[in-house]
Amino acid sequence: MERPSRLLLVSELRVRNSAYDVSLSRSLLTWKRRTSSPVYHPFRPSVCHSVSVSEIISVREEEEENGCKDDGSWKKINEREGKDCRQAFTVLHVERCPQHRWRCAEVSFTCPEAALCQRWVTGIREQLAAIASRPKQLLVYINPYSGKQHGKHIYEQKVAPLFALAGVTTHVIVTEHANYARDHLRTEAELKKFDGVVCVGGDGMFSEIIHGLIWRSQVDGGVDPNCADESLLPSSLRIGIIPAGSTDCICFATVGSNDPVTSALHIIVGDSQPMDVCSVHHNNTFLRYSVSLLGYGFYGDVLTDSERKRWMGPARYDLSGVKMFLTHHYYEGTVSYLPARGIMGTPRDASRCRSGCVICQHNGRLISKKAERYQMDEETDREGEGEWKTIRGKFLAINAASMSCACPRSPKGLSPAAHLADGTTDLILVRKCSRFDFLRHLLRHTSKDDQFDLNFVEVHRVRRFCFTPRHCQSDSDLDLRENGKHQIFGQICRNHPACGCAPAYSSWNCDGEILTHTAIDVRVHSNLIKLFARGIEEPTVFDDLTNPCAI
Ligand SMILES: Nc1ncnc2c1ncn2[C@@H]1O[C@H](COP(=O)(O)OP(=O)(O)OP(=O)(O)O)[C@@H](O)[C@H]1O
Repeated sequence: MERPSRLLLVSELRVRNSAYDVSLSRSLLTWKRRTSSPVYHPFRPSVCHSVSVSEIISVREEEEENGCKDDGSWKKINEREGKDCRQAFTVLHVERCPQHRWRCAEVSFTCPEAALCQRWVTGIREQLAAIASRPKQLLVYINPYSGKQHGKHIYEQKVAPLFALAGVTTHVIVTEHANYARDHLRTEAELKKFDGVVCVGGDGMFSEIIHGLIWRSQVDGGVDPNCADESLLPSSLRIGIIPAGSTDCICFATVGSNDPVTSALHIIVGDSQPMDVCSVHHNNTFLRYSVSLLGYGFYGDVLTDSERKRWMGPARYDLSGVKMFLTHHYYEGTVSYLPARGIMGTPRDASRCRSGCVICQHNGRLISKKAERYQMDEETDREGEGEWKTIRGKFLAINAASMSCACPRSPKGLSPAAHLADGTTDLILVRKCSRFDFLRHLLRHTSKDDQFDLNFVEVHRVRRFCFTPRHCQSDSDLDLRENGKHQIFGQICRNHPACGCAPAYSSWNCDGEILTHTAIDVRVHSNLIKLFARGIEEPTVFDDLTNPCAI
């Protein structure tokens, strides 16, 4: 909390006809109702309010009709039978609502004279202009076919008016086909003109944006994206997500709600949430980037099956889930992984990744120190990284969760203690077990019980891992054509359960996209991208201490 000496402006102003002591510091705008009686009343409702300057959206002058400006947009203020020629200004600011939602609220202050009103408006605007993290120019991509095809409407009705209020200018592109935004970012987009990229759509659209931006950063920086051992260069542009898809898990995990207005406000105030990205390679050929879930076996099969039922809409995931549970396929293969050493936190502790997460900050620093040492002495770090571990077996599911993967349908997520930016991913291995046991494991994702506390489930926090399916251990170059043959064979068997022949391969579900190879090499790149978000906020008992009126 700042001292009174740091106050920039202090005046007696009126709010809804009551007198308030209003003050502005570099961090807070505070208004406290004047009381006629100095006696303390414990049951009198709170008369002191404050808003963080960083959460002020804009300030607007309000004048009387016969004031100096008459452009029709000025609000008439009728006070004391119109005798007073007072002037007023309105502060638009973030207001917190239940379930992590934000709204734009406003409060109007009436000043005794025009000059004072001007001083306040200028003072607040100067503070807002000094916030360097706020975006001024944004490149916006809208997928008109996301979710219920409301992307354009959501942007125009809910988001664009807020950007206009905050003085954020935009260049809007409505995508014409799949991968339009990715290819535009890779080649054409004049990125230097922008402070960030906004995607209006679902997780698939977000994936397009990160693929375009990360690729562009590597090519501009002379890094070969096909080389699995190269450290990737972070992108300088932050990404904002306006949720408009049928799956908006990334938005939910980084903001705490799937609400376009909340996301727009996080973008306007210039929030920043770093995020790890996994690169997925096959034989030193780049396949895809992943930020949430890489799943082989159960989750791969559910996605493959649901893609054939697209016409059903979101209900296809439930149907395919039930079908794949009953099918109960397991897959043989070898998983090798590099455990994350010396870090804070484990996949089974009670910590949750929240706004300002200390685990992400601690581990992020540790990993960047290691990366610096690696650049100075490659050999030293290779030894320091620790030893690879190898597990062979039959698995119902192999999942790598780079975030909790919580969503409105599964509030706990696949790995509740996974972190957005700690430089690791949680590798979850579900070995072959009975249907009943697998159901117990699945049900624990929605209950209080620990889904990892079962003897056929293990979880490891790792920095890198490789998977090789059994039948391609000697020939790791299983290509798409070959894979396709097995898939077709597998498909015949699935459709004819009587033959009892299980398919040899599943597919990898990479953030909702099916990978073209099963033998993969996955590496976590710590803090590779930044979002216009702040993680999920958790109100604490100490929150009130930031309010000077509470002390
Ligand atoms: N103009 C377009 N026409 C067709 N497809 C597009 C277009 N723009 C983007 N796409 C693709 O649409 C896919 C789905 O988009 P998005 O994730 O925004 O919506 P969604 O409703 O959440 O998707 P899903 O139904 O797959 O969950 C993305 O993979 C993206 O590449």
